[in-house]
Amino acid sequence: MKNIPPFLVMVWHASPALTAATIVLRLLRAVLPVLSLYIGKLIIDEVVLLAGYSDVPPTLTGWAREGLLNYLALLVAAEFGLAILSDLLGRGVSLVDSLLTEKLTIDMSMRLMDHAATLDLEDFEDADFQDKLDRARRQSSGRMPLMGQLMGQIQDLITVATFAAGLIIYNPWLVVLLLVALIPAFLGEAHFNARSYTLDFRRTPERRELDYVRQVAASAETAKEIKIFDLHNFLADRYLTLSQRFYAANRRIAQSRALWGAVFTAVGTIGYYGAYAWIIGHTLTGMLSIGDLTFLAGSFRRLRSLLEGLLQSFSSTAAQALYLDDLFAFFDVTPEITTKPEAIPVPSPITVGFEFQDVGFYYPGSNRWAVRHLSFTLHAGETLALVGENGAGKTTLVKLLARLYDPDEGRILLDGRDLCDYDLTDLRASMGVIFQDFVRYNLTAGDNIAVGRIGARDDYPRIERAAERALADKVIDKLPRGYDQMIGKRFANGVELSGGEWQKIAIARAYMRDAQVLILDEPTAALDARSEFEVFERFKELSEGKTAVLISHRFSSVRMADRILVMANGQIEAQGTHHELLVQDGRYRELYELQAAGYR
Ligand SMILES: Nc1ncnc2c1ncn2[C@@H]1O[C@H](COP(=O)(O)OP(=O)(O)OP(=O)(O)O)[C@@H](O)[C@H]1O
Repeated sequence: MKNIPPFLVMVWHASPALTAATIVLRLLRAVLPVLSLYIGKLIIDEVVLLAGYSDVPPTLTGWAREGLLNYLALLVAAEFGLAILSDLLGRGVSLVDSLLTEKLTIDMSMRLMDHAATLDLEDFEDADFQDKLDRARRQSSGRMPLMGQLMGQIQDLITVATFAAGLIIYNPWLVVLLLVALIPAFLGEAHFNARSYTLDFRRTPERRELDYVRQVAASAETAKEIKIFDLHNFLADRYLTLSQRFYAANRRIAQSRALWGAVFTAVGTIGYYGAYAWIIGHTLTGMLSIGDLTFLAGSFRRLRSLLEGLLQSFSSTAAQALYLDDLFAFFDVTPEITTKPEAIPVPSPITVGFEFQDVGFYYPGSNRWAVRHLSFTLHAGETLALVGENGAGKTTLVKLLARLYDPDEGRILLDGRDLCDYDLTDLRASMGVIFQDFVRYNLTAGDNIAVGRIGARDDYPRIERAAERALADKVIDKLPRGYDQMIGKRFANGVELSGGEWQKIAIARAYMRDAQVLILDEPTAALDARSEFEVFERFKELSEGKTAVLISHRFSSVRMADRILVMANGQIEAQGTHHELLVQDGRYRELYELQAAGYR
């Protein structure tokens, strides 16, 4: 329950005006039921009184003429007015609530995205964090009924108070009887909600797996392989096994909830009919009027259903509040890679370059150093190539350079200052990195390039220039709508590109970015030999004066670099120009010869 106040603050933050409106409307609505029931009692008493009169005119017109119906007419008009008002208020509440819920969903999703953007890459790669993120994401869209529920509870509590006040006036024990009958049901509900939550919480990793299997089994990206490898049955079986375990556990809880629910409801019903018997008895002995009978019986019925509803919604609120823990736990995750308060801007131009001083890094949860004892300088203005076998640590080095991770050992200097001393946003802005697993955005071709410098999204000449430099202009020329063509298959009218065509678009992002430091981490693997050669030749030309790093397994491209670092097992094994390395007769030469032999 400790999460309810911060949640209400979130609701208020989403829209103060709508929150205030829903509270006022609900307050008004809360007092209507008792008023309406009490007027009903007055009407019955008045009718009974009038029906008992003797010596009255034979027609209703006569009654009216003598003014006998004035009070009754007033009461009926009041009842009618209340009915209309209640309906109007109800509709107002629904309208305001639905708008507020929407606002809240938007607000929470925005916060979620904003917060996620501040977090470290390391966080996203951590399975626990992914579970947390998954649960938080569910909260931001799935917990919205909580808002209406909480407001509804406040309204119902006021209504209950008004009815209870009415009952107490007649006999305080009636209220006590009612509460005693309902409390076991409440405790039961709370217990089962806690059990469901614990189960859900423990099952998050499995549920993620379940969602993953379902997605893999039926998505555009995987359809090809599923067919070729005939994986459907394998995936379906896996889904079934996992979901059956869920089903069995949920069934157990649902069954005991149903059983205990029936027992507690029976207890409640006994309490209710006990009170009803008391009311009927007192009416028969003349201590209560017929109007009182209807008022009390009505109050009792309403109170019972209100309290039952309230208790249930309390326990479901408590359960939802438990789930809110996940949302707040997500917001509590703080990034480690941040900008220091006294951070300085990145020098422009960079004059010395980057210096790795005995840098070591291991991925969280891994017991192996991904890179270690890395010491080298990336000089300003030079083009450096990284080569090495799979898993040698090339991408890790680049990620450290872009401060996607901080080293666990040693340090990286930029123009003599630790990378951590620089403003993070500025540092990232001065770099353009295209990774091998670059994102294929389901956006237009133009936007797919513009993401390299999204602030210049409307600068068409810049986008076109970038496309041309990356050889992506020819790809775009073939698209029916050119730069405005939606690419990717997710949305209607989307056109899918080949792997190499996508890569050309991705490389164009690097030119779009036009940063001081350009890094291509093997986004060229799918390019045909000629294209890759041309891409790198241009890259070399266009990165003249810039600091550039390129990773490739093709030696024809690598040899263009000013200097080559050969990496093996997370360390630098050798460095030099293409010719120097060939002479050294080491791994570089071995790999080079292997590749060259393949072409002979
Ligand atoms: N996100 C990660 N979490 C844990 N370990 C990782 C992660 N990324 C890479 N590694 C490990 O770190 C080591 C270095 O990986 P890295 O991606 O830097 O290699 P690479 O030289 O770029 O390889 P490739 O040529 O295949 O792209 C590998 O052993 C890999 O298993």
